[in-house]
Amino acid sequence: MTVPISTPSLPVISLSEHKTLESLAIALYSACTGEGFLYVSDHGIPQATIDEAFGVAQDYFLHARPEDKVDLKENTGYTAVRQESLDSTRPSSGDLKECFHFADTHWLRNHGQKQDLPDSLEPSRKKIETFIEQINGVAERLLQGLAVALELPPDFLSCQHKGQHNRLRLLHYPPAEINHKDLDPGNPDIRAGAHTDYGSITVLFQHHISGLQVSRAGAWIDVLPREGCLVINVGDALEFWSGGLFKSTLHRVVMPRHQAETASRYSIAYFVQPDSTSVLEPLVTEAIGGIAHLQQQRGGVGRNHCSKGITCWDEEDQWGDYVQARLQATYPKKG
Ligand SMILES: O=C(O)CCC(=O)C(=O)O
Ligand SMILES: [Fe+2]
Repeated sequence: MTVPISTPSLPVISLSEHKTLESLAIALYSACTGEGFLYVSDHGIPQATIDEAFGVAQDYFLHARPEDKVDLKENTGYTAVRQESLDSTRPSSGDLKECFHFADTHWLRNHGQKQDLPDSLEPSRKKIETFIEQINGVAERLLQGLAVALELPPDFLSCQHKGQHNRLRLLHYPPAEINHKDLDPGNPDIRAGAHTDYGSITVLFQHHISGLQVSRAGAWIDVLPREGCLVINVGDALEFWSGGLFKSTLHRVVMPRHQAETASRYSIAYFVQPDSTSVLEPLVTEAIGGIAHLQQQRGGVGRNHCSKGITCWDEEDQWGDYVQARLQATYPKKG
């Protein structure tokens, strides 16, 4: 069943309504301990900037020549259709999507670096930089609110997110028929396989076309594009830091179910990810509910992460190791 556009399937938090971090923290606490997915309205990113970014994506994916589709190092550059399988727990012919990844321009500038771009994207460098700057502003406020929600100093999380691993991902899901013929009938095709995100939070911009779903109590719930809203979701790092209190929830993008979904689908995700050396140890104090209690309830945080398609990792592991393991699991077709 599709939830009508007027009924949000997730909590909606208006950033301008929450004048203090404490008030924002209360709202975020409720959303992140519940679904781990929420809409954010009144975020302050101008619609014109968002439209420009979608314009860049559409232009690139429509006109890119082979030399514009360069797969660069450190998870930047181009990923081809079927190259990535986000659901690493089952055999797959690869997701029916293509992507282009930008590193965080702010971090690069601070380190005297510049991302090499294919010729077709070079003229859009400034637009993308402006967009990333705007998203970083929203992310910073959310990380502060989340830190306060975990009874940590407000800048505790933002200090560990200097942008080294932040990535802006332009996504294009090519057109497909409602009665799409799977490449391998044993493994039905999917636009994006069920997965959790690896980092702390993801800021997602959906264009007009639906298909994103979030797992809720064994069912899949549509997360429809909502005018003026971003979608925010918790990733594995934040789930881990919060001792399992905040949920990094499975989500996926399904194949077209009706005529409107058969067109190209565009979305833009910004992955806010910890710096390489951030140690992923649970930080939640007893006051918030007690990690020991949560670990008991959920069979241990470590075991929880094993179910996400990676081998067990220690509580002392650094973020850099974790993200490498996840990328290796989801890019089987990378040379
Ligand atoms: O395209 C979307 O709506 C979601 C994409 C996503 O979940 C991802 O790239 O991690
Ligand atoms: Fe995702």
